[in-house]
Amino acid sequence: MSRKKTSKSKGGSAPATSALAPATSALPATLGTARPGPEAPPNGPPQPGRSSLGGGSDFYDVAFKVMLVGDSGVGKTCLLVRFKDGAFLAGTFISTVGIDFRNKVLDVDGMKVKLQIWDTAGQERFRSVTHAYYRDAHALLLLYDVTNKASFDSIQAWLTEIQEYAQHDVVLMLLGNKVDSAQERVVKREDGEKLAKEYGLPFMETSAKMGLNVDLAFMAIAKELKQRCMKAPSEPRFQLHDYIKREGRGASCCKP
Ligand SMILES: Nc1nc2c(ncn2[C@@H]2O[C@H](COP(=O)(O)OP(=O)(O)OP(=O)(O)O)[C@@H](O)[C@H]2O)c(=O)[nH]1
Ligand SMILES: [Mg+2]
Repeated sequence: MSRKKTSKSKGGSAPATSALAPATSALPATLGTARPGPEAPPNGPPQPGRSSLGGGSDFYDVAFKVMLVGDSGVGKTCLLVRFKDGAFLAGTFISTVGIDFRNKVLDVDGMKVKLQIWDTAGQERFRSVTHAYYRDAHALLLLYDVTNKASFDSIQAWLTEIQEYAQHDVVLMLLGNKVDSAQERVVKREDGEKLAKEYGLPFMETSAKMGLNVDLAFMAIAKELKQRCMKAPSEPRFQLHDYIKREGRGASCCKP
């Protein structure tokens, strides 16, 4: 995980070094090897199967790219570490430098779906690095911090950037993170719901610290992407909004 130690503030002077090969090496959705591949998934035709993306040895049927975006400090890296390792990065805030990615394979209704999750740096100065990765993303998780009004106010600007750089059919989900910090909350749930409704986005509040709704967010994305690229005609359409409304848990579950 390429991360530069910075002080609590958003400062930090590391050069924009991307820890990984440039975006051109990012692959469109990739099919696994063991089972007949589906028709072309969103954002480009499937590539001949490979045992894994990014060098891992996991077996998968289909793979997608998911990107985490949002202001610096909202919890993108922590959300990813919670999802990948089931742990919370407590202690000093270490801002992401450039971009990084982790892989995880999910079992979605018997299908192995690999998510290659790109963790972007929220700091303004890395924005040009982030821009290069949008076009390969099949899904974006757009985060704000419920204890930081500015991060919520930035969402409109993020949506404009997504409109400009990401695929038109990218799956987009809005997440209000750090909902465990009830005392410091300054953005009401209703505010998040209202904004999400305005843009027709699925919305949840999460806590990377407590693990609230984190797995659910990634599973919902995986189900949506899988069904877009391999839904059998007879299969009922997966309803992403309904799914997270039904399965999502409220902040009250965060009470220690
Ligand atoms: N209470 C609480 N703190 C959190 C949560 N998620 C992240 N944090 C804290 O918020 C700070 C920033 O988290 P990161 O995940 O590094 O933020 P980021 O969005 O990756 O920031 P950049 O890499 O600079 O874009 C860290 O000190 C984390 O410990 C959460 O769910 N609850
Ligand atoms: Mg980070």
